[in-house]
Amino acid sequence: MELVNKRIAEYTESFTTEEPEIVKRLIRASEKNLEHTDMLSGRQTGLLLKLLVQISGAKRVLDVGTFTGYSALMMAGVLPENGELITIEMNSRYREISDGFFSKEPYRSKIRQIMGNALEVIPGLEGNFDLVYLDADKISYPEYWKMIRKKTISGSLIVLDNMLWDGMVLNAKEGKEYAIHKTSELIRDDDEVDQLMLPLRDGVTVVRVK
Ligand SMILES: C[S@@+](CC[C@H](N)C(=O)[O-])C[C@H]1O[C@@H](n2cnc3c(N)ncnc32)[C@H](O)[C@@H]1O
Repeated sequence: MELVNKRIAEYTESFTTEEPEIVKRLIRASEKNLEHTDMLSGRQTGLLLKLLVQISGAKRVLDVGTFTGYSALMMAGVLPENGELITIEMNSRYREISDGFFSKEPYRSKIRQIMGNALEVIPGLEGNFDLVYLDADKISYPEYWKMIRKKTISGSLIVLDNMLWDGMVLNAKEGKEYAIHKTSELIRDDDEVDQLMLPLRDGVTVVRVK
């Protein structure tokens, strides 16, 4: 399903600030080394994340689903000097690419990558997060939502990607689309948060804990 008219999507992207040079290099490295790069969050979601970090003054960020590091670089690039971004990835193939970027300053002192299953890693993380970006396996979104809520406090932001899942959430009965739809319902039924679902790319939901 075409969620946003193609020409409108291109037009809005053309009036969205380009990524910093290092992130453009990461995109090129991903395209050179991988057959598929459609998992990259993309310029508009990337800019949204960057702006949310800046506007909220977030110091501690959790990035669930690193892939090659696009969202991590976009957010870590605007964290304060004492800021920290933890990013979780289970596929070591992507690490070969992300490491080359995460090892450069100022990212080196801000980004901590944890390799492993995020479902097992998140409950063991200490402290709370000012901003969490969820972009890992969709079937587990309801579980992620519950564990992430335990790591957030008043004022925290949670951003979830792919919340429209190519429009399939409209008739969701099973599978990933049902898990995503269920997550939107869980968020809706949580009295302690405000949620805004944006028809941006594949659907982006922004949540703020009251
Ligand atoms: C859509 S991509 C993330 C894109 C990334 N945020 C970006 O901006 O480019 C999803 C990533 O989550 C990883 N992933 C999926 N399930 C996971 C899990 N249970 N634990 C850790 N990583 C997982 C996948 O290997 C994949 O790299």
